[in-house]
Amino acid sequence: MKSAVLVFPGSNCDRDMAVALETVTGQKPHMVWHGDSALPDDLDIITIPGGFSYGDYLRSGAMASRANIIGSVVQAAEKGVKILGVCNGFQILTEIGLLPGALMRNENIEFICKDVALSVGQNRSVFTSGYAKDETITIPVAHHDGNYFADDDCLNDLEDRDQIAFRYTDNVNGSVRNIAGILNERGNVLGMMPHPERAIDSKHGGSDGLRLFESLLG
Ligand SMILES: NC(=O)CC[C@H](N)C(=O)O
Repeated sequence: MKSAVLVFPGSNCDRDMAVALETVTGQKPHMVWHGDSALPDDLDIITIPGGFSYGDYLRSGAMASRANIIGSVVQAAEKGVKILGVCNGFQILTEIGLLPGALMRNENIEFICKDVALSVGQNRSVFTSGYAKDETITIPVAHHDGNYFADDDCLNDLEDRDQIAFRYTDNVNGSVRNIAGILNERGNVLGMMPHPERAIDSKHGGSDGLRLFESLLG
């Protein structure tokens, strides 16, 4: 499986993502610099890692969404290539418009860094097939802008189309309807605030993130 990790100034989870991808695929991912305009050919998955791209200036993810490489990412998404955005990657995906809604400042205005329990909203996607629906898993979060918002019409559509991938069992950041991660309508783009790449080995304190990466192998 051919994979890539986008790297922006301020990304800080790109190496963790690379390790997770190599662990499950046996192949090193391509590390793609934000200033490039082309992606490697025939990618199966593009990941947008966590961090503080461009220092989170303007809004988290806003500047990264205008980077050179993004045009190719949008084209790949339209072709059906799998795109996984974690934390800052989720923020970037909403800023690009590949996923609906926005990530606002956490309700308590604090940076939250801890393990959280998630309920698996659906297991019919290429990202979630390794889980059972409604299973509770533990994955760490580390963010100040994780408070997901979308209007009621959008939220009802997300629910009706089974696009809610993960929900917090205890709402840590104020997200509407406890949303921690969503899919696009086609199911090839996932954005999530928790970090599955930080939970792929029991030595990390948990390995519930591993099945997300294994799901990608089909
Ligand atoms: N770990 C991360 O990706 C941090 C995301 C983001 N910049 C925030 O703090 O909200």
